[in-house]
Amino acid sequence: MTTVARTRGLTKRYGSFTALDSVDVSFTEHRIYGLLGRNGAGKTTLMQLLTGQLFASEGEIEVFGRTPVEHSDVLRRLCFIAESQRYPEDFKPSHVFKIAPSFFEHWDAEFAERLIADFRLPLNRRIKKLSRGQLSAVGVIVGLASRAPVTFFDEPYLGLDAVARHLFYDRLLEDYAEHPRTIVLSTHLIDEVANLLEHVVLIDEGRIILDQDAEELRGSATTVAGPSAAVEQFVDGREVMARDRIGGLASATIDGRLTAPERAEAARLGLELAPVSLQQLVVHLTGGALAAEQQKEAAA
Ligand SMILES: Nc1ncnc2c1ncn2[C@@H]1O[C@H](COP(=O)(O)OP(=O)(O)OP(=O)(O)O)[C@@H](O)[C@H]1O
Repeated sequence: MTTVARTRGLTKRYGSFTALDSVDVSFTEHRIYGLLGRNGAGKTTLMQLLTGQLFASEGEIEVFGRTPVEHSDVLRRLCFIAESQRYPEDFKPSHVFKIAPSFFEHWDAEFAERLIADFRLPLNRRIKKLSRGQLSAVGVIVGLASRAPVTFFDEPYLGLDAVARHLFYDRLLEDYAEHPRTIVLSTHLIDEVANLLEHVVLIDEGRIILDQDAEELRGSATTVAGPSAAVEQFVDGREVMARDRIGGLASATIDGRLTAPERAEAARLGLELAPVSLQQLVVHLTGGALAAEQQKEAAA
């Protein structure tokens, strides 16, 4: 698989604060990546560095084999949709879609029109008068219709309602199937996008703590659910990553795959087994003391 972007020892400091700490990561063509992590983890910083909007303090960045800040031809193959995109005063969505083809060589105007209708976006209203969700829709449409070989969506759907968010996921998948490209999606709505992701990169306090194929990750832990006493009996002596309890029912997530005899034992105890959710994994890996505390409370 061809690597389209990669970093080596990438570090970004703001004064004495290190926002990204010696990050080695690569993105290959034709994959959908989830860039996950808690608030302030460094996701936006990484995307800004990869798209030439920031200078690194240390380390290397290569996008299509070159340094993005110095090569405008590289930047023309990238699209970065920021959480709160700013537009010139008095701009209307119609202006954005008119100038978009000059930024993106693969811009598909027909696709953009279909999306504008799907999202019911008022084209001739000033952007500053748009609702929060409509403003996000402008970014989502630009990101999809740009068909940029590498597209970064940084929390693109602030304010988008559930219907609009699912429209985004559906259109993204449909279009990606016909026009494969590299998509990097940063989000906190992990469960919503979990099925979309092919690869997960998890950042915590400026460091990459997980960089793994999403399918492998789904099989890496199991959630056991059923009557509390049976769940506790089954997980006794194992490492429990997450626990939940409602009344007499409980669920617990345990590390690793289960063997056939273990599955049979779970069935005998009347327990249900399900693959771990990506959100549970992320909470476990980045939750630190808080998550551990919550686990203890749930087990008590
Ligand atoms: N210009 C700046 N000056 C000082 N600190 C900064 C600056 N920009 C970002 N930071 C800090 O760098 C860290 C990483 O920020 P970043 O925006 O990359 O996080 P994020 O993972 O995108 O978070 P969120 O999920 O909340 O959007 C944060 O602690 C942030 O406060």
